[in-house]
Amino acid sequence: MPLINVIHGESIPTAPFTVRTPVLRLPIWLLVMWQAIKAVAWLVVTYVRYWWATGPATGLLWLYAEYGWVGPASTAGGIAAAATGWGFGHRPSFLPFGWYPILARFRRWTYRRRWQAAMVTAKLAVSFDRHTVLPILKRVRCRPGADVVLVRMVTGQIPDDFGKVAERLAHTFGVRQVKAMPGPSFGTVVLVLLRGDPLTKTVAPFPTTAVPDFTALTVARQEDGEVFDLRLFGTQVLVVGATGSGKGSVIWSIVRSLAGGVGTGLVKLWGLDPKGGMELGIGLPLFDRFASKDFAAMATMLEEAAREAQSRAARLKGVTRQHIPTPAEPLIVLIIDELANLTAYLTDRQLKDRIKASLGIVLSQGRAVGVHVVAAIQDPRKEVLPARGLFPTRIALRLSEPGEVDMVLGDGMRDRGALGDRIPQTTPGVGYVVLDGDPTPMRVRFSFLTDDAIRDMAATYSRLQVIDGETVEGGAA
Ligand SMILES: Nc1ncnc2c1ncn2[C@@H]1O[C@H](COP(=O)(O)OP(=O)(O)OP(=O)(O)O)[C@@H](O)[C@H]1O
Repeated sequence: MPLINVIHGESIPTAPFTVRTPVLRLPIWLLVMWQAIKAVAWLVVTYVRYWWATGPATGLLWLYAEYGWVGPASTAGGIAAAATGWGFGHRPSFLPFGWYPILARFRRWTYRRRWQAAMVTAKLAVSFDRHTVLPILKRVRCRPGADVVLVRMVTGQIPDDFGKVAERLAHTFGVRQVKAMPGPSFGTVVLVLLRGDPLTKTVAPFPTTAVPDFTALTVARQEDGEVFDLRLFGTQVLVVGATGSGKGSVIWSIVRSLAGGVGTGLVKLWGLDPKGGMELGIGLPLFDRFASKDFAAMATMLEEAAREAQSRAARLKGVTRQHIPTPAEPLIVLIIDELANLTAYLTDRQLKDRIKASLGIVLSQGRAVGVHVVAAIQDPRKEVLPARGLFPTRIALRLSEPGEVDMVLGDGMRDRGALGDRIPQTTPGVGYVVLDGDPTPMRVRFSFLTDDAIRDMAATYSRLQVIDGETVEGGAA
């Protein structure tokens, strides 16, 4: 008979015990023997299943039988000493090959203990045909600050079902946060249970390179301890965050990663700081052009950038799909602090229209021809920034409302763990980004440059030529 109505998952009994009325009258010795066979079978299965515990235990017992207490004690002491030596001597190999596999066994046992209650209370247990079916905990792996749990979902479930109850699961398992992402095969989901937080401390600035890698600019640290590399080629970057969320640190982290190129003339930074130059003014000598007071000069800069993008696009059409910067035709990066001052709060209608039109051209045509925008804004609503959709790369720092997270990062991102509205005010520079090919957002912290560090950098790589439309005497060529 074909297997029909098969529903994958782990069944749990509907009642704590089941009473059956015996139909046959069996002699007591037969029943005792049957129970004894079952007990032996259970012991064998358990012994094999938990080999990692039963194997060493058997070895120690054998040593005790052969040599008395000295045997197991000296073996255990030797192993402990070797492990300690390994741990202190070569931590990078000890953690993944020595410590994490043992920790994973222990964690699997602790998750298993709470699994049934967690699945039922999170409404991930499914009732079907008078059965209750649970997702199956398949495998646990440990890595720095996180446990990665592979789960076989119940038929009909999708990874987003787990993402929606991630916070509930985090409380149940006693971890800081849970992220859910599709597993390696259909029907599986990977839960990442984050424990420690490597982002509580300020991140020091990363080293600059003479030739920046425009496909991977190191600007932040990820919550899994890795560095976060921002891709600038082929994109435009929007940074959204409430006041004091650290938008300045994102801008300066990006500028620092480009500074080597500024020094060699491979990169030209154009600064637009409509808040009067408070933020970008500290690093003034780094900018090739700069405007902070004159909105007409800002409109002119944007129009020039738009013209440059259009002429490069016309010239490179059919030749290449990615412009490669050279000192003769450098990468132009427009750094704009508080973009809303240009797109929403400007009262001069004519200027506003000029800015909107040229910004639209730069955003849509500049990304493949080396004319990029890195813009910061507090309010991500469409009324404030109609061109939001033209920024393929968006960074969400601390936001005022939960609804803003999906506005910035895309639909469903808050459910997948981007809790931008919950970032504490005490951790400026922390935010969420969406990584290439990863459907779940990553929490990161951008490096922090003090005012002195910015001044030092500016003195080292100085380029300034034009301020608010005026050419500066002695500016770099
Ligand atoms: N990455 C960071 N790491 C540690 N501290 C930071 C970081 N970024 C910012 N800060 C601290 O937070 C304060 C506020 O940051 P910042 O001025 O960059 O925020 P902002 O989002 O630009 O605010 P506003 O919109 O008001 O200009 C800074 O003075 C600094 O002390």
